[in-house]
Amino acid sequence: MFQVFVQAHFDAAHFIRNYDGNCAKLHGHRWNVVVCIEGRQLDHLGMLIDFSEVKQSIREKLKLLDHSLLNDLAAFGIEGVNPTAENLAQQLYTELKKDLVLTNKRLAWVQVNESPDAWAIFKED
Ligand SMILES: Nc1nc2c(c(=O)[nH]1)N=C([C@H](O)[C@H](O)COP(=O)(O)OP(=O)(O)OP(=O)(O)O)CN2
Ligand SMILES: [Zn+2]
Repeated sequence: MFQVFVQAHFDAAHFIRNYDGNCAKLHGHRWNVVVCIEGRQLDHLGMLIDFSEVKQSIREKLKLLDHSLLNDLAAFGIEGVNPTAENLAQQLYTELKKDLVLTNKRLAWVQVNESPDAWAIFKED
């Protein structure tokens, strides 16, 4: 089994609605995103998936988030769906899965770090 990892980052502000503490106030993070793709079969070049294909897809998705107020985005405008690391990881997983050509491989998980010390991972059951 092979696993390929690609990471990228974006800067964005957010606040956590109904949070009892400082995170309810507007603040920003340099968010780091790691994507893991796994599979058993390499192509004729010896690649599971070309890093550049994954990078391009992540960059396209993160461009929509970069320097934004995440709470303003449609995905997080709904009451009860806060722009947490968990919800961002799930949202990016869903978007990347639509985009990537995943023949003979699967999107294993997406990790979103709020800081080097704290992160969430979304993967399917
Ligand atoms: N499970 C989650 N918990 C928290 C999230 C989250 O997305 N998922 N988010 C926050 C806040 O956004 C906050 O900005 C981060 O909090 P924290 O890691 O505590 O960061 P601090 O810099 O405030 O804490 P230090 O003590 O200075 O490390 C909260 N929780
Ligand atoms: Zn925060």
